[in-house]
Amino acid sequence: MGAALGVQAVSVSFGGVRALSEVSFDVPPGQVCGVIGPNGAGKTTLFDVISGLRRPTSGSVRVGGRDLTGVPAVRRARGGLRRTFQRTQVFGRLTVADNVLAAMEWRGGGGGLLADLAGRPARRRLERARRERVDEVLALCGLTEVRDAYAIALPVGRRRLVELARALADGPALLLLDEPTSGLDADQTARLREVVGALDTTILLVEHDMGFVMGVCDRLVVLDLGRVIASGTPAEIRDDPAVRAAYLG
Ligand SMILES: Nc1ncnc2c1ncn2[C@@H]1O[C@H](COP(=O)(O)OP(=O)(O)OP(=O)(O)O)[C@@H](O)[C@H]1O
Repeated sequence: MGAALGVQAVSVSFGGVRALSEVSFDVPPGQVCGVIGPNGAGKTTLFDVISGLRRPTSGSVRVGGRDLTGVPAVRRARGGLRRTFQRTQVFGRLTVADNVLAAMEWRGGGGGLLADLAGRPARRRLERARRERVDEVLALCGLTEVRDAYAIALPVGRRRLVELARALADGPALLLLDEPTSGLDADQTARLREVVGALDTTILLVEHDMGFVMGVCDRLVVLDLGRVIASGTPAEIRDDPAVRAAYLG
């Protein structure tokens, strides 16, 4: 099986500024890959290109073998791409379980007109399958005990997990996590690290908390001034002289 994510020679220019220069890397299925680099390195720009918010000046992005380079952000979900944001996006007035269920229905997980045409028994089966998937995802994210709580009543760490559960609901090919630990305390960060580490979903994340990055990622890609200056396992990256130089200036 090929890479879950393939970034090939992606460049982005803003006028005279080259935010990304010929950035290439692959993420194999099931791996967690972190993108790190000093301020202004191009991390946000790279995320925007992969999620479709910005079109690269040149280069391509493939998810699950499919070229998504020209596909608008709203349609990338069909290519199996999900993203979470720095500010949590959950429905406060829904329960935790209904938040996850809504994520499936919103993405048209096989219900709607087709299920109506197929008749009510089929619809009930589908409903049951969905409920089972909700329970499975809640268990994966350590949310079973709060499944019936309103999302608004949860502390931010738990809400972050609800957002993660929503993104996982229909088995994404690739999940992008944008600064997943922002706003979390040490305990919440440790819990998120445990949950993310146990998933078998392919994940690309941008994160400033180096402890979290080093603990949860299988591989790291290091950007500096728009270029990949190193990639490898956390241990390799920690000992890389070019990375040390970039961070220490
Ligand atoms: N819309 C824009 N117009 C012009 N220049 C931009 C724009 N967006 C980003 N840049 C420039 O592109 C470069 C990369 O920025 P980017 O935000 O991707 O870096 P980053 O690694 O995410 O930084 P940070 O860690 O500070 O969030 C920077 O030099 C930045 O000033």
